[in-house]
Amino acid sequence: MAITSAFASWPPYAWLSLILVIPVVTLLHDIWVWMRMPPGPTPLPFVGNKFQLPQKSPWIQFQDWSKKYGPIFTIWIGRKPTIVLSDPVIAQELLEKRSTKYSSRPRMVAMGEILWDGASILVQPYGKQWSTRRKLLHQAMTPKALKMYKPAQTAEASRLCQHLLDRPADWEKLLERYTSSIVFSVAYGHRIDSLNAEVIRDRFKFMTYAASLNVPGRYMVESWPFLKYIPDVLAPWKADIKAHGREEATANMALVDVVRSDLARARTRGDDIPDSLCKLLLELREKEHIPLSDRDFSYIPASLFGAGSDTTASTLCSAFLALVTHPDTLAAAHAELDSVIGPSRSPTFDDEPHLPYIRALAKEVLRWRPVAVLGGTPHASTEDDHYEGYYIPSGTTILGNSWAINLNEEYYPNPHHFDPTRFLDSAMAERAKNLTPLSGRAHPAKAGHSSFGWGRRICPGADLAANSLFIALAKILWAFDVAPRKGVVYDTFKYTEGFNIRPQKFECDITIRSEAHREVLLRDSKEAEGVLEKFTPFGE
Ligand code: HEM
Repeated sequence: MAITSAFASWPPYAWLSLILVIPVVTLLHDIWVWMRMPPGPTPLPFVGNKFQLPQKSPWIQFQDWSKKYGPIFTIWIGRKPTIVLSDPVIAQELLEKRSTKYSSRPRMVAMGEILWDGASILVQPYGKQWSTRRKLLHQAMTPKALKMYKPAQTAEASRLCQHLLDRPADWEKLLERYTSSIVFSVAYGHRIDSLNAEVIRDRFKFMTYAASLNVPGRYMVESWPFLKYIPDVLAPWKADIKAHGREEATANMALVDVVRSDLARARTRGDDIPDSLCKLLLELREKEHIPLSDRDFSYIPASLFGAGSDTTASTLCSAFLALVTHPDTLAAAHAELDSVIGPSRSPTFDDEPHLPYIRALAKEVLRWRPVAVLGGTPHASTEDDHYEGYYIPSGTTILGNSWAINLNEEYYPNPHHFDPTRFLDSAMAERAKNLTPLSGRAHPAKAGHSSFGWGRRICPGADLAANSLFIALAKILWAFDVAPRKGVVYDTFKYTEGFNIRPQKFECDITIRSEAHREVLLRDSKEAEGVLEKFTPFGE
């Protein structure tokens, strides 16, 4: 009471000074931080670089800025600093060597906290909750588990070729069906025969809604997180997000129930169901305590679709664009496949060690047009740090600009030229010996590119994705000519916008290479039916 009356007795000039002091102190604090952080385009007070950020393809502007400000620079989104990395060595030094400090995610209140209530691994902060989920996910991605998925991946790749034979003009949708079916088989032991399957339509609906929440400036709660505690009746926007969250959670739990019933039925019959992440987790849960509610548990297999289907399909779309714009690579791939495999059978995973050019081609696509163009979900730091004399405060968002990193000519001379030979074992070994700047230094990552991210948050599905890419490309290239269509002008920079990118729609000619190849494909697709029989499809 005494304090209130003391304030009330303040003269107007004292009030005015107080109102001015708060923003001035805040601004001085921001300037102090800004001066010590890596350089970058000059921000405006309180709004940061908002007016300099491009509406489209920010990765290209970021690459230009890296040439002006250096391979580590800062941009400000409002009062929040974001560091953008454009060199693989710096990305490795911060995100991998100092991973205890750089493995969190920036707070995404509307999407991560209100919609998903902290259940999704993709945006979860670094800590116990995240590591519990990550360990469970890893159990389904061990080398042994990956081997178990190969027959289904091979069968799906044969089915993809059969579909391309029948409906070549639909190639993009056919690639999407292929990757969706693999992800659903791995997650739940059920295949996808059509993109019109209800589960797929649901997944796309959930993903579109989640992405719509993540538009900068759309929700004040991102700047003022305390607003998430306003009761739902007073905040219809929040009630709406929560209703969508409940719908998604119900759908995720229903998918787990499908596998639970599959298991129960198989036990009564005395047979088995296909191995899947969900089956493995349910069996584990019977043996040991998993500290997750049913709802949180259901988000683990569900996360696979959002993270793994579109990314793999988009990479295959980029491969088609690379093939039609670089015909010499198609010729080189055909030469290898003809000499190692011949026309009387199609390639399998057993042939992988003998198909170095196809393996290299899959890697070069990941480098040439990285689908997760800004490194996927950003990292965030959880401790203050210093790097090369610069200050990086705790809570900084870190973006690995995969576009700038993978197309950095210090590591990849003539970077926009699609050239699989960069990834032949001999070329990689040679580069590792000759560290000559500006003529191809060795990239520090074992894979030779950074398209799967870094450190503790590195993509857990990378090997599964690499297998899906290899077997699809090996079989498609073995069977078909993928050629430019007469009169079409191709632009290798014409890509979609967004979190994950893919080439904008284009047409090309996909034709079977010979009658012998066609016969083999027909035989393969019969065999594939036998393998996929166990993976009953989700219906339309
Ligand atoms: C070509 C295909 C793929 C690409 C390019 C890709 C790329 C990425 C990238 C860049 C990240 C962020 C890494 C980081 O924060 O440093 C990521 C995260 C993730 N990916 Fe993938 N991914 C692909 C396929 C898959 C597949 C097939 C799965 C699952 C089966 C998957 C599951 C995940 C998950 C669960 C995360 C989040 C990990 C975490 O936050 O701890 N991805 N991916």
